[in-house]
Amino acid sequence: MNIPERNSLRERLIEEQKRLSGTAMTTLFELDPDRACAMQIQAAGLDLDFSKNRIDRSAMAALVGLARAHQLEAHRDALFRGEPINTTEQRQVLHPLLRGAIPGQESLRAQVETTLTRIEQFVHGVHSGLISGITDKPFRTVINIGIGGSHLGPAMTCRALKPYAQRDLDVQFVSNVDASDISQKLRNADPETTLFIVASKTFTTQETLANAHTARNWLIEQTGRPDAVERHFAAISTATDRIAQFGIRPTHIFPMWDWVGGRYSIWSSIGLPLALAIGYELFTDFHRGAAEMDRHFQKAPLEQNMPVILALLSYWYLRFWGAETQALLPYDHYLGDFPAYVQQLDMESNGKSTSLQGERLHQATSPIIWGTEGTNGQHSFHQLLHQGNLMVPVDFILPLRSHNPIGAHQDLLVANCLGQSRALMVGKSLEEAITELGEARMDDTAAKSLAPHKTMPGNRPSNTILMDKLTPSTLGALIALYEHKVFVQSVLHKINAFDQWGVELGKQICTALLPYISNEQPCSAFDESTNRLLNQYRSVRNS
Ligand SMILES: O=P(O)(O)OC[C@H]1O[C@](O)(CO)[C@@H](O)[C@@H]1O
Repeated sequence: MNIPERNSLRERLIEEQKRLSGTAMTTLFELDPDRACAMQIQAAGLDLDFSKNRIDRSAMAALVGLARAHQLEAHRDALFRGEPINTTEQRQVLHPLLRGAIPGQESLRAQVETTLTRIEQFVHGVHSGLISGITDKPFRTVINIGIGGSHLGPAMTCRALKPYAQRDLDVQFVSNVDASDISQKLRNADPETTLFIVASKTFTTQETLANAHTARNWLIEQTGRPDAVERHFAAISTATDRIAQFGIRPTHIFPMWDWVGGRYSIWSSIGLPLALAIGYELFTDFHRGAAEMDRHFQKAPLEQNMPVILALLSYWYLRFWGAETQALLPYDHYLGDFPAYVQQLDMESNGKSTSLQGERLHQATSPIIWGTEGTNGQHSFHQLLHQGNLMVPVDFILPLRSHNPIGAHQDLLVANCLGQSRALMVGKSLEEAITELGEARMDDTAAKSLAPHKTMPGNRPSNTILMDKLTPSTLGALIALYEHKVFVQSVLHKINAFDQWGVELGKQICTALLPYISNEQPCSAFDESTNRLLNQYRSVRNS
């Protein structure tokens, strides 16, 4: 631990921030004509432009120095050596092993290989109709039942890779315990041709079990055959014994391991819906893209390391500029669920307040991640990005080739994306607004009074991540990029990115509340507010 060095780099970064807060980004481009060239990185089919940031070479060097003072390389190497870096749960963190990026670990690797082979056989079986329902009709619908990491990864990737999907297999998702979610899916499902996948690392998650039992009851009721469960259900979990009790046949049970965190589990059996959607061969391409990003993260110098640079910038804005939120704006309809996916990845990993050493931390350790697909956001919250007094750093993600090259749509999409990042950077001055209004023939007084409303401060930072096309491989690389970015941030904040104790208290209180809901007597066990709200529900429920 090099605490004095870290403290002096922090002080230097405070000074760098002060200096840069008075410098326009456009000036930074003038001062450093090479900037656009210098501030770009290519890796694993992705191209990052980070030149539109409130940073210059000197501040970036200090940030990289800070990463070194935090022994980032040693932490990264410990991850790739498979050390038990999830210290609060005494677990290894081996999701890169699932894509072949961790050497050794022979026995775990053998288990992974066996499981992947079983996934491959299952996928081919379903596609060929050899694995079918009780009336021997091939499956046409797959409904994945899971939540959190057992939902967001499969759902996001299936949407992202829709252009590669098998036409005759519709993969759907149920996650919410709200019955409106599952009932809508069941309403349109054909019991003879529907396969349910129950995905739960623990197989104890309340929402998933409630939905799984509802689906099971529906299937038995519709077919009149309790034995239908055996053929119409598959499951994924670390708790294979609990799955067996549910009535699922062993060939339909896929293991996962406690060394894969839920939000890092798309590479494991949790990816089965994706493998069914796009086929096993493309599923391996998806792994290959991620493995390429793993190699880049391991080998590239920190200054040219894509996940490291993204993490340093995110840290820079959170810690030194007070930017508590960061937006993720994919300019691709198929990537519409990517912000929600990264929300869990970043916020469940790094939303912490205790350091690895057990000290109480007082500063924010994860930005709030939000966003939606471009161009929809432009007609909604981009107003705040451009004129609000909050600075929101943005990551734009832009595949250059469309899967649907129709007319001028892609030209428009690309122009919109690049137009937004430039507008955020250059803004519009009062003089420019007045001139513009004058040119639009507005009289001088009216122009002067309207112009302040039309100015934009500019200097709003953004990264742009390009890729040739959204493919299984580039999607894999993109996900691995953000996984490693989150890991680097956790090293800088000195926290464990791989536990999530914060979600437990709400679950415990929910369990404690449940018996009072069906009680005869009004509830007085909790605080006055909770008692009153719960009793309101009791009176509606029992009326
Ligand atoms: O896969 P499981 O065990 O059902 O858990 C689902 C999700 O619940 C969480 O544990 C949070 O409650 C996530 O970390 C996880 O992805």
